[in-house]
Amino acid sequence: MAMPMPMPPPPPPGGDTPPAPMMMPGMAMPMMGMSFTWGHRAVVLFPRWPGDRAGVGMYLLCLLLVLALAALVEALSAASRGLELSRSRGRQRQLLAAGVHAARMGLAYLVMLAVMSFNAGVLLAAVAGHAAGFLLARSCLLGSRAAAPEIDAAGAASNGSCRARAAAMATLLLLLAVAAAAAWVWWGRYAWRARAVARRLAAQGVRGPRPGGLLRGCNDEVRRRKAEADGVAMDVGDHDYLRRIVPHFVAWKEQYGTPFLYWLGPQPRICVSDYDSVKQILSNKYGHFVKNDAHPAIVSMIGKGLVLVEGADWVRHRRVLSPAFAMDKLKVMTKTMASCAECLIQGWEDQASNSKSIEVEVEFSKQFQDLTADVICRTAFGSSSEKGKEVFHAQKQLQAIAIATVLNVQLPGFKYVPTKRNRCKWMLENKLRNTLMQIIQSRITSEGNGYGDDLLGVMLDACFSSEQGEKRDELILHVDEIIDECKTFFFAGQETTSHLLTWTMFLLSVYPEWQDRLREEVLRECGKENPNADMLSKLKEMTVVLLETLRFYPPVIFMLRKPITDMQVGRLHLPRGTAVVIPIPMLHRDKEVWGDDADEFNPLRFANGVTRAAKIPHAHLGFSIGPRSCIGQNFAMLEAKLVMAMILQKFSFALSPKYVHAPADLITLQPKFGLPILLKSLDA
Ligand code: HEM
Repeated sequence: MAMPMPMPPPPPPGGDTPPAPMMMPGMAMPMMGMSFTWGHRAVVLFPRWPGDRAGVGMYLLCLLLVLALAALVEALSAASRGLELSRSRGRQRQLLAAGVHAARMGLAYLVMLAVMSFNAGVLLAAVAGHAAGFLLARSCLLGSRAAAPEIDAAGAASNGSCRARAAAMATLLLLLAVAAAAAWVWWGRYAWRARAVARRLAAQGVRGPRPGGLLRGCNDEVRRRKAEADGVAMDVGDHDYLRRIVPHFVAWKEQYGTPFLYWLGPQPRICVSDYDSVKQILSNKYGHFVKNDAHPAIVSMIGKGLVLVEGADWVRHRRVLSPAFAMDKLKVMTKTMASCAECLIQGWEDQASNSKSIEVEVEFSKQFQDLTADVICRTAFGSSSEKGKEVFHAQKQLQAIAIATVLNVQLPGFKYVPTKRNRCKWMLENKLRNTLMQIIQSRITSEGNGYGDDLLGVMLDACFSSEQGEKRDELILHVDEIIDECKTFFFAGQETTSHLLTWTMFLLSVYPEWQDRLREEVLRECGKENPNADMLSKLKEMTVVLLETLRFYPPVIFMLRKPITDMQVGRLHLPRGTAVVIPIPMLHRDKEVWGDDADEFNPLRFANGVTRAAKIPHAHLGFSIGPRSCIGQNFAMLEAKLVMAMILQKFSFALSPKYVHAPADLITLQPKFGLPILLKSLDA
């Protein structure tokens, strides 16, 4: 059992929580109060910035900005004074003076608006900025005037503007120095804490590769090993792909045992691959283990929706969204899923009838991505597939950015630097947001009672019914949260299910005897008509094949958590904040749990149910376990069963000779070079 160390446990999800702040739909933050408060949850100058979702780092950046603005007000004030003192009264000089004065007033108003966030830290930053600016700029300028009142007119003019420039320069330098010092202190504290964590773990006998430096960590080794293994073809019958997708993990486990400690830049991570610890971590109901801070590129791609929110927010989101995944709702969706699959299958049939050969080659990986995109679009968002395609296109490009940067060390504030990649990311984020807004807008303006009972309808109801006071606080969602949830569900609902389908097609091609068994079952239970939910529930062999596929090729490769307080996990005292990595494919091949045939494809191990397939009941982690397990698992299984059944009714299939077996870690587990399949119509 997970034992909290020194701190009392936080309230369980759904338990007693502090009273909810006053909220309005469309606002991501509580309404502004009229008395000063402490803490980093403030909204300053810009909507949702730094907001209740950003960390302390962003808040510090915000304070630095306020400090800089206040100091600049003083610098401009000094410059203005310098211009006043100048005896020259040319038109240009007057215009310049007016411009400087306008800029000073603009900045002064900005500082005032920032202080109106009623955050005490912001007030202090503003006062400190004014003081620093005054000290360097104003006092320097006025001091020199007082000391030399006798200087002549021309001298005063040039001296005044010269002093003003010097004062502005000095203020800028001061600000740079403050920024550098803040970054240094922040980074140093971070690194110091990380090393202290590593020392505590080392004292408990946890070993691992040496850290390679703050900015590099062991990235170089990870990158080198991955680059060597990446895309290397394997034998089609060889399913032991761990050395290809996580070569570093396999090597470190062999060298240091489990758990082992490794570094991602300044962050120590502990890789846990024994089931007892994993169960303790994932089943914890009291919120002691939260998701590790996601990489900014991943947040842009999937949004801060249900997958990433924590605490009371997670409880609220999960409560609002769960009804959309009730079995009776899913059953109704089967028809829509079938019509999406029909379009695709019709395309293959046309291709087959136009082809001279009895077989046609189809690249399934891409086709399944389009299909699952269409399904989630139509079932969850009731939206046109055109709009859905735009969303997926933007998410795919963001995914490419995430793949390229996910191993990079995150420097604080770097995501705000306008590099080429960041600008591209911002552009895609905007596009994604605009398209989602259009989808939401068209639902709001569509005629009919209510907003519908699909996922989008449920979310809009939770947003707008609250305006009329019909909702309790724990059932309210805000517009920004709906947009984030749309991103999450567009991605989660499409990417993973398409890989499940792809790997199932692959395995049924490699094991034709299982393909025949499933076809027999489908024809027996459903005949040749489109299966409905009741028919699908009778496909037992199909279920075991899908479960074994998820065990063999789990689309989600890693889960990351961190304890919010010191925790005892197994024999380990995990210090607060240590990132814990759970590698699903490695656990799914554990011979002590799954038996000696863990590396073999054997769907019959699930014949007596998923909890009896291994020596322990919670061994299958494809959809995770515990309170944060997949909300869409029934949706995914229903869709996968339906699509596979419809394909098996019409076609037999085999791997194309062009297929190259190279499972790859591209955020999710995918066949790196796609899945070309030879399809043969059963009626031919
Ligand atoms: C074969 C398909 C799928 C697989 C293998 C899968 C796997 C997973 C896993 C392993 C998690 C836990 C992640 C973690 O804790 O870090 C998860 C969570 C989640 N999945 Fe899925 N998923 C699939 C399909 C879907 C679908 C179709 C949807 C939505 C339509 C969905 C939505 C979600 C959401 C929202 C969460 C977060 C739940 C929470 O934290 O409360 N997934 N999924």
